[in-house]
Amino acid sequence: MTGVNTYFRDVRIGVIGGTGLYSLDGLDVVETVDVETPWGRPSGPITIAASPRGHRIAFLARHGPSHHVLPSEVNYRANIAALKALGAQVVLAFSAVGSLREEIRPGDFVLIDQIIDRTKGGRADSFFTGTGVTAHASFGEPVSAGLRALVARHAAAVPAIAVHGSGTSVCMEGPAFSTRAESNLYRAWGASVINMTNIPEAKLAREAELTYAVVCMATDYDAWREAAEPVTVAEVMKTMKVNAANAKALLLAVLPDLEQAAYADPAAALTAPEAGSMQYAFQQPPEKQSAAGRKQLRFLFPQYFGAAE
Ligand SMILES: CSC[C@H]1O[C@H](OP(=O)(O)O)[C@H](O)[C@@H]1O
Ligand SMILES: Nc1ncnc2[nH]cnc12
Repeated sequence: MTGVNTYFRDVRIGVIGGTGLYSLDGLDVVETVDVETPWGRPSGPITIAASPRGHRIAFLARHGPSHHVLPSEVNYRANIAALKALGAQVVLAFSAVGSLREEIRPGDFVLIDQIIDRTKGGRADSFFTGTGVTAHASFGEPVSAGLRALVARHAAAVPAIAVHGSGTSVCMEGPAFSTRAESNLYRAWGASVINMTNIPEAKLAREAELTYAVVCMATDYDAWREAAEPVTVAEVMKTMKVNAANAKALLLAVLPDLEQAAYADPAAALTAPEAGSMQYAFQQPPEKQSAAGRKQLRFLFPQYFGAAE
């Protein structure tokens, strides 16, 4: 399928669940949608739920509903394109992370504001690759400060955890976890947490002009602590049982404000920095861009690639 988006539902808020977070609770599911994008299919069907205030929220499990997709093999482009196709303007993602700091305890949440890319170059990380259309998104601030602040305002809704308002994540390739030497290197770089999915998800969200933030949920102390065993999947999943319940509670607390920002006032400050942010990112004049590429990109950006042919 190229070009035309037939999936639009005006669902302005998207939620991406990571390891241990495969569904939303407390909201009525109204529809499940299988989306096909010009970049392929997302990790699974997207569930659309209605909030008690009547607004719609889209939910997608990053690794699929039964966690069958490895972090390196997630079709991040399809995931982001599918949420945008449904109408998403804001995406709040969740990710299980290892802690690189004593003070970030397993069970704590971190609203990261920076990312270090340690993926190995094999992940499709741009919607423009292969389209014959050149564009460069601004990525110095990789997540939305407004969305982080909005989530932070509701931290008290989950008294069992500490919510750290900022931090730097390392996104490693995986799937094996880090060696102790790597873990210590990332600590020396000043990083706070480590995971395997922030890149390219955050990059693609920025290209798609989505207001994006990711709640990093600490599950373990990675491999740097000499006195402890390095992280295992069993440890991650054990902590995620509690983290998932806290994540759902946090989301329910955040939603009224988020819905206000996304639905009641479309020109709100929350989405303003990202909305339209790609308009000056293109190098070629439209007539020099590939017609096939323009058609493909129309699915995501009808406003930039809609009219020329
Ligand atoms: C199963 S532990 C490693 C796995 O957990 C995290 O997933 P996500 O970010 O989707 O919550 C981490 O990034 C790895 O993919
Ligand atoms: N220690 C770790 N390293 C990478 N990804 C993770 N996800 C959860 N814990 C992790």
